[in-house]
Amino acid sequence: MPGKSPMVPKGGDPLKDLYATILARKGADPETSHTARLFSRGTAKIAQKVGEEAVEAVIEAMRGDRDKLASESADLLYHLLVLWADAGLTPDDIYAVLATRQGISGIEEKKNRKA
Ligand SMILES: N=c1c2ncn([C@@H]3O[C@H](COP(=O)(O)OP(=O)(O)OP(=O)(O)O)[C@@H](O)[C@H]3O)c2ncn1[C@@H]1O[C@H](COP(=O)(O)O)[C@@H](O)[C@H]1O
Repeated sequence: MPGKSPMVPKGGDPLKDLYATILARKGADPETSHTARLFSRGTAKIAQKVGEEAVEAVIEAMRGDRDKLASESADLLYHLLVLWADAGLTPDDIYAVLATRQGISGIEEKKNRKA
């Protein structure tokens, strides 16, 4: 695509593929990359976008519009990945947290958080 940096090759995990593309945009031209523009605007702006996209997803869920919920969910995941990259977190860091919770009821896990 004219003006676009190439996508990072696919590795089988869509979130990791997108994350790799996002990382590759660090230091890219904010005029041609939305991700580079977000990084240049800083953590507060990235966090704000995550909040906005989450609210938009919730609105579409409450409206019962599945197509728009899917679209807003993709926006939310993209912006969340940018937030992770900005914070130095990787998808593997989050997957590791999820793995520690596997097989544990959410109710049990919440009790342990308070302990
Ligand atoms: N998945 C996405 C993705 N989802 C949403 N968006 C962009 O997020 C923006 C959301 O628009 P908004 O008006 O809400 O936000 P904004 O432009 O920051 O405006 P303000 O909040 O400041 O008003 C749009 O420009 C969307 O295109 C995305 N931009 C990029 N990606 C992925 O990231 C890759 C790299 O993109 P670039 O960094 O642009 O090359 C792309 O190939 C995609 O795979």
